[in-house]
Amino acid sequence: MTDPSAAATAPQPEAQPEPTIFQHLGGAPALVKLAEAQYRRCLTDPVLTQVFGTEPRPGHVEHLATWLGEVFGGPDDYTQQLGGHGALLRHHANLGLTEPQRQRFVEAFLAAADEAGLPGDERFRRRFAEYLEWGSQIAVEVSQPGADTSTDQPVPQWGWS
Ligand code: HEM
Repeated sequence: MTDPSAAATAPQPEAQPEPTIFQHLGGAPALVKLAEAQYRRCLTDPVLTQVFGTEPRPGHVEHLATWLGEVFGGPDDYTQQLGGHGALLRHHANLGLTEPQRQRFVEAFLAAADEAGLPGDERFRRRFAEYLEWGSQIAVEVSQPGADTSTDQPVPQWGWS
């Protein structure tokens, strides 16, 4: 006869930590593909070229991918090498971004995620879209002339909840 208490005392497999969003979406190579696909749209879309122009800026793709990596739980390279949260805010200073530009930016990012082959699961896509909404609204706020771009906050961390 089996001992009914055995199940409770049997060794359980170690619970694996849940992968971060960074790991789930494919890590740094996937983010570089995403940033490339997004930036190409910024340099060709008629609404986005109003702010991005049509000439690529060296480093933009790598810096965008590095930022996203840190936000989604990857290495803290934006903080260590690229100036952290304050630097990101200052990149948007005085751009005077508008709501139509913000919306187009988000749409372009979502299309870029498809092009880059990011995972299609609902939970990931929802969290990704929520981050873009949140982050792009901050970009618009800090881009207004005279807005305060200083911060003592670390790079935000965007998890599953
Ligand atoms: C989640 C929201 C956003 C993120 C994560 C983000 C990220 C970045 C990063 C990392 C840079 C610096 C690139 C570099 O170092 O060269 C940057 C610059 C810039 N961003 Fe954003 N951004 C966001 C929202 C927006 C929005 C909504 C717009 C306009 C519609 C915008 C327009 C620009 C422009 C014009 C620059 C400077 C030009 C350039 O570097 O090529 N950004 N952004």
